[in-house]
Amino acid sequence: MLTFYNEQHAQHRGRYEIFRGEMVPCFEKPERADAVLAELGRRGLGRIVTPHGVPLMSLERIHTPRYLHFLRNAWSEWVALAPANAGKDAFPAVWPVRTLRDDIEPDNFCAKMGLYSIDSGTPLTAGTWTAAKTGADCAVNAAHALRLGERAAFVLSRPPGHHAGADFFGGYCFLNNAALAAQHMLDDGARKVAIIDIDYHHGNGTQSIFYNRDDVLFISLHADPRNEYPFYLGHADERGEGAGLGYNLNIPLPAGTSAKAWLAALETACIRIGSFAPDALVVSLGVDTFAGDPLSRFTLQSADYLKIGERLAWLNLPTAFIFEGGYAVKELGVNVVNVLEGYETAL
Ligand SMILES: NCCCCCC(=O)NO
Ligand SMILES: [Zn+2]
Repeated sequence: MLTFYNEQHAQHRGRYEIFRGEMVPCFEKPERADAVLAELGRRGLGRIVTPHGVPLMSLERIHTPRYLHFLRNAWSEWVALAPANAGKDAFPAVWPVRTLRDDIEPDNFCAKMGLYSIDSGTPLTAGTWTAAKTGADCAVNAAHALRLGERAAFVLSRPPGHHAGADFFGGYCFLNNAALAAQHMLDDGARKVAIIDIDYHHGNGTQSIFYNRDDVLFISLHADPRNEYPFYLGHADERGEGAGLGYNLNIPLPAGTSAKAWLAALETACIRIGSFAPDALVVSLGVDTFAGDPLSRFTLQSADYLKIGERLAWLNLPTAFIFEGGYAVKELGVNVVNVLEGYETAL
């Protein structure tokens, strides 16, 4: 399996995040990708390549030009406010919720961040744009490799992407790598693409991007949003709208979900993917479903990730795996590479 990786991911290193009302060290940190890279090396799963840079136009297939302009300039705007800001991470302060307007961009930078974000837990840093952009490079290059005949590719990128929408960041995500990969495959001639999001958290960004479309089937297995992030999307009654009605499937699961129950939900998802008959599959590969994950409350064990990879292989589709969540750093490499190895050895 071909892996796309760029060491520039380490440019995104938040100092702290606001978690349950407290400032805590960031869970989403460079050591996560380092751990997966090390395990890939130990397991010898295939070549690890650095992608070519893709033009901004590729990102504009998913993200709005106004949002990309904001992201690219955010750090310099933040530092221009006060030299001391260079030593702090930037966080949004005000959001345009109900009764407020979102058609006029405020001059105040922290208010403006609120226009382009959904939470206060995602620090924006000096290297965030660089890291996110090189992650998007990995995703688009991987999609292209599948179109050139690769059976499977792994995008080892951070920050993750599935909470990022067309014009907002949050949940540690800035650019939606899974959506970028799927859109590139469609632009490159695929007729239909399925995205399955197996991260513990609902992929609200990915859902919102394709919600009105029938060329992308989005399926997510995740913790019930009534008590887990992102809280405000991910319910079972969200089935798509307009042309997209019937092409969105959410499978919310309760705290404490066992591997057996989780794998049964995966089976439901795979059957739906089979009936959609896509030309390719994108997997938002989060492994925060692990029993030892500090943010989550499912109970999968490391060996279960081999079964996930195996089941996805049986779909017999060109597949791009996109690294998303997973914060138990000690076991992270094994859990991620178990999915990839399970996939590789299945057929
Ligand atoms: N700041 C609260 C948790 C954000 C979700 C992170 C994640 O793993 N999403 O998949
Ligand atoms: Zn997650």
